[in-house]
Amino acid sequence: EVYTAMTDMSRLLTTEGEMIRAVENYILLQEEKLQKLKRDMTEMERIHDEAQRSPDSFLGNPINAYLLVKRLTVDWADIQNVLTADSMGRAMLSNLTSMADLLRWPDEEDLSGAAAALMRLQDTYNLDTSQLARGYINGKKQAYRELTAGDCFELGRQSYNNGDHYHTMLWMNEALSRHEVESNKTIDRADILEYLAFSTYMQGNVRQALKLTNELLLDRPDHQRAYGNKIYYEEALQNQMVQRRGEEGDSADNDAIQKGYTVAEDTGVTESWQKERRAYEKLCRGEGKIPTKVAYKLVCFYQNFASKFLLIGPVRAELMYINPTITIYHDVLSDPEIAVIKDLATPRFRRATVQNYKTGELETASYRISKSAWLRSEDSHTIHQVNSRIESITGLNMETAEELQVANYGLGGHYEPHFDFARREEKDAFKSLGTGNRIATFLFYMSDVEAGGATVFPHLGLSLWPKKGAAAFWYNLHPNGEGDTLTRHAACPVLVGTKWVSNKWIHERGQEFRRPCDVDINAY
Ligand SMILES: O=C(O)CCC(=O)C(=O)O
Ligand SMILES: [Fe+2]
Repeated sequence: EVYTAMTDMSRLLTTEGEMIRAVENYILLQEEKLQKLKRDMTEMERIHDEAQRSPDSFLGNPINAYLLVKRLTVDWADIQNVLTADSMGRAMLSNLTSMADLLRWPDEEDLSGAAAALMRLQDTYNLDTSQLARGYINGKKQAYRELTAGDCFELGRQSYNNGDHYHTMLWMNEALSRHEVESNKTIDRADILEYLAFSTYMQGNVRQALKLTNELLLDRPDHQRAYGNKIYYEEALQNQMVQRRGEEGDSADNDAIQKGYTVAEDTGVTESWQKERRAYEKLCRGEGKIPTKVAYKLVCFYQNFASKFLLIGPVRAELMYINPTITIYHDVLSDPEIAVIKDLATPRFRRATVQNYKTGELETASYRISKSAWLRSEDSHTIHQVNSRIESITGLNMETAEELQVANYGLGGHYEPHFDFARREEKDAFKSLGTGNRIATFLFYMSDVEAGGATVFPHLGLSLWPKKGAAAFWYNLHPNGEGDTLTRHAACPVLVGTKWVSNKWIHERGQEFRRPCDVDINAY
């Protein structure tokens, strides 16, 4: 009957008008959404193409590497949110998911690991936060772009989740100053302030935490959690005041409390650990110095093995330390040999699990091959040749040596100070091998490293800088079989580039006539 009355027909026009407006509005919103998606993809593609042009040098930069992980976690999660809104987007997502065994997606843990690696680099190499945020490392422009306030916030948030309030403060402060000058805001100021206030409180500065929270509340008066925190901080401050009045304690503590700081708690880190840590980091930065009485004796010489073993010609040897004797042999691996070794190792790549000797926790930052994939000499002519070469150079018996082990260090990859030999309390470590302890280490450098990545000996003040094709050699044991504690060493985090090494651990058994044992520790 609607067709009969003219008035009813005109109502239909109204309906149609509303419908058109609604759909047009929908189109507009969809267009906006798609345009934003398109802008993001264009930007991602630009970066992606640049990375593809030379992946190694691009990813060798720690900021670029971190941002890639962030794009595939945080940014991708945002994009997924947009996509799940309609069925076409959902279909596309499930297509991607079905390729799960072809594609590797980083997870929250990877992101947190990448952030932690960046923090480790920052600490070890004394990198300034705002320089780093601008893409500079050691005064050189390194990253493809600067970090946004949002990127800095994310780094701060990751540090916060790792319980690291010191770095949270550094990066939230950086986020704050970047936010101020940003025309397209990448993060809310209130979010930055909330994290900054709380980590400031955790670092002991209650007064400043309260000040920051008040600032937050000016921005967002309805922020419930911030309001709760404000009351909490005020009470904490009140308690400190009361405590101060009723206390005759030492003046340093009182001074700290007056300034609104709580007294830092004992972190349980031993003094000797800290001392080694400081020495290690200094050496990583190349600020170490070996004793002059050692330095003046160091020489470069050619060791001629040809007469003895008829296998190789003279090798350029560089004495790096005396007592313990540490030698660098130059050009002992050719580029093609290195390529073969890397290739043999690559398909069997594993996530690193290196034990932190202090906390007993497993570190995941460096990447090395699993034990089962050690390179066996019977499988490859190159590996066989490498073994003979080590034998010629060291004069040691390779029959009881372990198979060559390959390691590759990525973003911030490192190896904490350790001994290569098994200590007396862990003397069963190599028991199953039946070949005794690790008498010596032959360490090949299979890449140059653009920055960082030194092998350092904290108790000697010695840093060895990786040089492709060179190898370091030292005895881990004294002639009487005792471990030489001065050989304690570490691999510094890779700052820029990647680092490839391979290790040959030589064992005691079979060396009786090559390196006779001796009861006198100083026989060699
Ligand atoms: O990578 C390095 O520089 C040293 C590695 C090391 O010490 C080891 O693997 O035992
Ligand atoms: Fe080692």
